[in-house]
Amino acid sequence: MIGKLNHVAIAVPDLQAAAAQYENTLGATVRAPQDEPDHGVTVVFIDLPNTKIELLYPLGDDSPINGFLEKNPSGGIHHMCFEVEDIIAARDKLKSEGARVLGSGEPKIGAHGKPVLFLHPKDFNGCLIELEQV
Ligand SMILES: C[C@@H](C(=O)O)C(=O)SCCNC(=O)CCNC(=O)[C@H](O)C(C)(C)COP(=O)(O)OP(=O)(O)OC[C@H]1O[C@@H](n2cnc3c(N)ncnc32)[C@H](O)[C@@H]1OP(=O)(O)O
Ligand SMILES: [Co+2]
Repeated sequence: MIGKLNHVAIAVPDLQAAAAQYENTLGATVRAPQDEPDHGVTVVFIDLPNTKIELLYPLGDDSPINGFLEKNPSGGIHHMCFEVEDIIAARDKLKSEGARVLGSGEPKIGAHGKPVLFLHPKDFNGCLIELEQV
């Protein structure tokens, strides 16, 4: 069901510093910051040859990453995003097997303009999973 690794997301305490580090120290191709108000985050995408890194910084008071950054003040790997062909079919299969789909359960439009859903980290070995329909 899951396909390519679309991105690995890292929550960071200083978005500008993290983006500069990937660009200057690690020599990566870093895109401009992008506000995602529907998701409560500002993102910076970094293009790698085989996948992307998504730097995450809270946007607004009720950002879903506030708690994570409180627990991990120097930042940390926040989620992995896998591509799926049919996000509704994927959601229904996962729900029927007992996995918790976060939020309303309806896909939201993600940072690439495509539908996304999140799965509870406690149901996947402590790893928050994002699914993106491609
Ligand atoms: C723009 C878009 C895109 O790419 O297109 C994005 O990625 S938006 C990316 C941001 N959006 C999201 O993350 C949306 C989905 N996330 C959520 O609904 C939430 O963040 C939850 C995953 C439910 C966590 O909620 P909350 O921060 O309130 O924490 P909580 O206290 O309820 O956490 C319950 C337990 O899960 C753990 N926990 C929390 N966040 C975690 C994470 N990212 N990875 C692994 N474990 C995590 C906590 O440490 C705690 O464990 P213990 O009890 O053992 O201490
Ligand atoms: Co993401």
